[in-house]
Amino acid sequence: MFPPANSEAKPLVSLSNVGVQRSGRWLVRGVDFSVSRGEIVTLIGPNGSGKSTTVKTAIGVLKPDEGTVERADGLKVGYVPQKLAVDWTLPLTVRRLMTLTGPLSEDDMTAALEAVGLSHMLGAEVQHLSGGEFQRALMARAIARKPDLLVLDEPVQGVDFSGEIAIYDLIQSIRNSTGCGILLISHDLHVVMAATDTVICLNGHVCCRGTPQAVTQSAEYVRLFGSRAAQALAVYSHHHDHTHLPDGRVLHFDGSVTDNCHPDDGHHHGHEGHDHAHHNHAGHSHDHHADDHSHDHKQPAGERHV
Ligand SMILES: Nc1ncnc2c1ncn2[C@@H]1O[C@H](COP(=O)(O)OP(=O)(O)OP(=O)(O)O)[C@@H](O)[C@H]1O
Repeated sequence: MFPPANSEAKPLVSLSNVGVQRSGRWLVRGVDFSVSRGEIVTLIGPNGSGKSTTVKTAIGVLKPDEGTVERADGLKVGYVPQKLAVDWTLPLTVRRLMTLTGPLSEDDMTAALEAVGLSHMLGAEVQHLSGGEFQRALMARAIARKPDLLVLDEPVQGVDFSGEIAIYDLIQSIRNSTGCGILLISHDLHVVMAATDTVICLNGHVCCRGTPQAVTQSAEYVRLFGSRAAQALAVYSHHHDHTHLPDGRVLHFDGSVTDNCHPDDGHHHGHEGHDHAHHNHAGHSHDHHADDHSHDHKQPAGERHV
């Protein structure tokens, strides 16, 4: 088994004060984080908060308009995008999907499909795959070229709860067996993969970051979802001091409204270094909507709120 994330090693990718601007609007700004070999970093945030933009900037698909992105020399990236531009009217087999963007040896293709449990489906039509099988096929495609960094944009979309657990198990086993770094975007604002080392919550900037709180100790959660779910999923509890209004402006805790949301705009009160108590709320319901980003939950110690 690959050792846990090594914070001493040079990161595979490192973002420093990154901002991306389009049509005079900052899509993201002031984004700082890194992913090291063997580390799992999960980005969460409401729709339109800049998760895909951040990931694309991290892997070099987009160039930052501000700040820097450093990637390790010769970094090999395996990327599973949120959407795949495929003409679904044309027949496409799993074999063809695997080689769409470049040649692949038979051995590497077989090994990748075996790793995701799809080796028996080489000749299957992609259109006929279930949501979970399709995500696995995309993952096989990404791991076949043995990446140093695996980037997954919402890998559990269109997958049911037990499929979600199975995919998180798979991601963890890929990390354990290959030692690659993993950067993933979660569609859920609170429940993340338990093996995540760092959760980064984005909302145009890094709102907060921390470790997910393991839910394995919660008898209530285990009763509701089973012990396998508790091993695969964890709750990330957090609190924000501002609300993103539907028109894109930001309502701050002091009642002021600004066009943008940036850590240095003078409206954010820092919580850095506060000793917040852990608060297990597995199984609770949350009122965390895309346009209302506030909670009254306490958060794990060490999270940074800006
Ligand atoms: N090329 C572009 N030009 C202008 N605006 C853009 C462009 N690309 C993305 N955006 C906008 O930037 C914001 C962030 O988009 P992004 O796709 O990064 O968000 P996201 O957090 O991944 O969203 P989702 O959860 O819905 O996938 C959105 O408001 C989007 O409309």
